[in-house]
Amino acid sequence: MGLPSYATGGAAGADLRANFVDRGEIALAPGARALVPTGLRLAIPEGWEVQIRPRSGLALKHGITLPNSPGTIDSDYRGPLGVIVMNAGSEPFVIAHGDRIAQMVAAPVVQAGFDLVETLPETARGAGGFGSTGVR
Ligand SMILES: O=c1ccn([C@H]2C[C@H](O)[C@@H](COP(=O)(O)OP(=O)(O)OP(=O)(O)O)O2)c(=O)[nH]1
Repeated sequence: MGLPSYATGGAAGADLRANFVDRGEIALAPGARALVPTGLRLAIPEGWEVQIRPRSGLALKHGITLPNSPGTIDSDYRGPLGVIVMNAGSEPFVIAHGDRIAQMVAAPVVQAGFDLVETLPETARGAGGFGSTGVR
């Protein structure tokens, strides 16, 4: 198999394919994780990042998720992209060379500085979080 192809046109995300032609398959037992190579390296312009996200079909049908989602690819990173996959399903899942396992999107990054202070301006929400507004 040659170079993988990527989604273009109207798609927000470009699909990432497993790329390990010499390694056979990656078998993921339920609950197991693996780093899946893509063979891709990127030169991302400063002020941008690339995010690696799960594919919803794999998540729904097989429980395949990315435990670090969204994976962050820093603009100064020049190594090969890897996808950390996890089998949150109840059946073993096999990844073969060329399979579309994730997707990536580019996003602008606001480079903010953080100041350490003793007090914060008040808001109506305050410290309420983690479901404080209920479900219904
Ligand atoms: O899903 C991912 C996440 C990260 N990376 C690569 C690109 C990224 O720029 C680098 C570092 O990622 P991150 O900052 O999330 O990892 P860390 O654990 O904080 O490591 P480091 O100390 O190298 O920053 O690893 C991937 O290939 N795939």
